[in-house]
Amino acid sequence: MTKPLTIALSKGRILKETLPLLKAAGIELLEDPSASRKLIFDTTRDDVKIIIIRATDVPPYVQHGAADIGVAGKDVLMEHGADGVFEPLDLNIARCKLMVAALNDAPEVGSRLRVATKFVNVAKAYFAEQGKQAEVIKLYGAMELAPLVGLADRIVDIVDTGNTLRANGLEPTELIAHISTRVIVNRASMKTRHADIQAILDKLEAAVASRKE
Ligand SMILES: Nc1ncnc2c1ncn2[C@@H]1O[C@H](COP(=O)(O)OP(=O)(O)OP(=O)(O)O)[C@@H](O)[C@H]1O
Ligand SMILES: O=P(O)(O)OC[C@H]1O[C@H](OP(=O)(O)OP(=O)(O)O)[C@H](O)[C@@H]1O
Repeated sequence: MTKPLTIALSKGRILKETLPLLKAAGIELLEDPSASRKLIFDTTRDDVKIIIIRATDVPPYVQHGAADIGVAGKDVLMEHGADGVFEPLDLNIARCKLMVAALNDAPEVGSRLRVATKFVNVAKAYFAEQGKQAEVIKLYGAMELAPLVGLADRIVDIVDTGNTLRANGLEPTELIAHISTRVIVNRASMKTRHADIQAILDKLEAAVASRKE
């Protein structure tokens, strides 16, 4: 038997919205992942396995071929670079924006901006493109705190409703990118397992389209 196709899913917020789309594409987990400590799951298809990992780990698994297909936010893909993987489908879920934010009515910073974020590569590229000097400080969460305690002049973070910014006396200042969840595919797998992968992509695309109606 050929090796099963492996699909890497991001745990957390995206997972809940991804599972119904996979189900509509004929792939269902045989076990509830929220009630299990397992990392690899069998599915209703003998030839498809699912691994559930941190969002930031999805690009390297797919890039190196440990997973054939992956599901991750565009923010994570932009930050990682995700070189050499295909991005054939937008699942249109977990929609949000990647933005620069500052304290309400924050003054312009003349010289070097201090920017706190977990999206270090995205932030560096963005401010370089704007021709602004920026010192980027890597954080792993609660970016909104940084300007409140004088760690940074700006943050780069995900914004959805804007509630987290407002609750902390911050406001969005610049849009970097619109974000949604994407399907990525390993380049070699796309060639060697094209028919299987394309069939899954087609069904997922149909599931996404029928959600919009
Ligand atoms: N408030 C939000 N509204 C909509 N989508 C969001 C929001 N926050 C994050 N996302 C999207 O969902 C993805 C997963 O978010 P989630 O909060 O589950 O993970 P995380 O906290 O970024 O990752 P980890 O827990 O591994 O550090 C993000 O990469 C982004 O694409
Ligand atoms: O504009 P809002 O609707 O308030 O959403 C934005 C918040 O959502 C995300 O955090 P999340 O809730 O995922 O928590 P986290 O910091 O643990 O990732 C993001 O990092 C923002 O803090």
